[in-house]
Amino acid sequence: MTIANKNSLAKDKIKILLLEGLHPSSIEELKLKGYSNIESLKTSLSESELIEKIADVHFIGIRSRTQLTDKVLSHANKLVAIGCFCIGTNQVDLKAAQNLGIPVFNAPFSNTRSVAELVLGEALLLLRGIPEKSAKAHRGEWFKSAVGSVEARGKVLGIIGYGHIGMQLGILAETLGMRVHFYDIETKLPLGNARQSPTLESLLAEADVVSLHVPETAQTHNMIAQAQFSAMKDGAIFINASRGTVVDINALAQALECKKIAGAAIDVFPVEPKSNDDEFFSPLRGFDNVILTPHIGGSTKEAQANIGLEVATKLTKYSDNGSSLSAVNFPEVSLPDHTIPGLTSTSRLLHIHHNQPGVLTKINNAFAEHNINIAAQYLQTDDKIGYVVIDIDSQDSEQALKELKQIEGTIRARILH
Ligand SMILES: NC(=O)c1ccc[n+]([C@@H]2O[C@H](COP(=O)([O-])OP(=O)(O)OC[C@H]3O[C@@H](n4cnc5c(N)ncnc54)[C@H](O)[C@@H]3O)[C@@H](O)[C@H]2O)c1
Ligand SMILES: O=C(O)CC[C@@H](O)C(=O)O
Repeated sequence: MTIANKNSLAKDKIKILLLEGLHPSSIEELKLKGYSNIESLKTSLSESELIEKIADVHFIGIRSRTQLTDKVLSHANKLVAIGCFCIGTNQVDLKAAQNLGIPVFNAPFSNTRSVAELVLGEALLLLRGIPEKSAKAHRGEWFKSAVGSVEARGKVLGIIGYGHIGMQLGILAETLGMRVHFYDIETKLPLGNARQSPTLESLLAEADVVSLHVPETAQTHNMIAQAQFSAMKDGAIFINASRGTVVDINALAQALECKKIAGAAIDVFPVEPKSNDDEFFSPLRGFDNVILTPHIGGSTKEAQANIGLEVATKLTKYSDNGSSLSAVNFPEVSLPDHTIPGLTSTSRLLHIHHNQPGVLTKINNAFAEHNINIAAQYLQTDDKIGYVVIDIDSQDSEQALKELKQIEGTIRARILH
């Protein structure tokens, strides 16, 4: 049993819901930090199941399948923070979470290498027509031929989205002698001998292998459709391990049908099955020259173990001392530990408010009026919200919390210890 200040929740009362079969490293880390009230499920949940469960939960951990929509979040009365145990955060309505004062954490590079390795392996296999030859052999056909089979050496790898994964992929591909070109909306420092293409069209026209590594945004929705497939080299290889919504999947099927594209590897789909028990439907089923994988680009033992530890650590840090460093939708504050067991007599209060003028002044005035001494104060804001962390004498914490909750513009206020 964890002892808590009478205004803060004991750790064993803090409910944590983990979905989508997170690696045991996440639970180990949470338990190590004193959190024992953990429910861990192998699958994601439907909207109605989520609405029912989330009402009671203080922290939730998900991967890419769980949709935390505005509607679901509006029922999350006790939710303190969200952990995305992956890179992508598009499955969460980040604005809705921000408006509710709920930070969202992810693991921005724990599975980067795993994705880059998979993509490179697929590029090599596709350049040699291996998926097709293997499929035929499984059916008893002997297809010994060098036609259309080429080395990777000297070929142009066109990377769309030169971020963490795109850069890793570029470095790996250069070790094989590939020439790396990339297209990104930002100007990026090219690693090795990579070269930035001025436009998407110019990249598509020169690449032997096109690989997508952009996030899901309004801008990237169907960014590769019929016109972009037409702009590619005849017989190009196409790989998507980013998000399914980035590619018009029917246009890809057509490009494969008419042999414009010689082969493809697709890991992500516009609609993905909710669990391993559900059937996978796709217009790409049945093409021997297409590698289809069930969104496992980042699913390696190493990546999942690292992600479990990384995101669980971010959640416990936010819960234990208020640090919001690397939150994707929330002002980032990195805080020193303020407790020395048995020695410190300060309490830490967290105040999340709409970013409007005068909030800090009002807090300081209210505390001054009640002779509440501030030992330390940290403030960070973004376009929508402000996040203030205040250390005060523990004896004043109850009064201070009461005052904070009354400040105009408050979204939520809580006390840590
Ligand atoms: N298949 C998997 O299992 C798997 C695993 C990890 C990540 N992902 C996906 O891969 C994506 C990329 O991951 P990352 O870590 O490299 O992200 P990142 O944020 O480091 O890089 C993304 C890059 O894309 C660029 N970009 C954004 N919009 C663009 C546009 N419209 N046109 C061109 N470039 C654009 C950005 O400027 C950035 O350089 C993630 O968002 C995630 O959705 C999939
Ligand atoms: O593990 C997952 O479900 C998602 C993996 C990947 O797409 C990511 O965004 O990191």
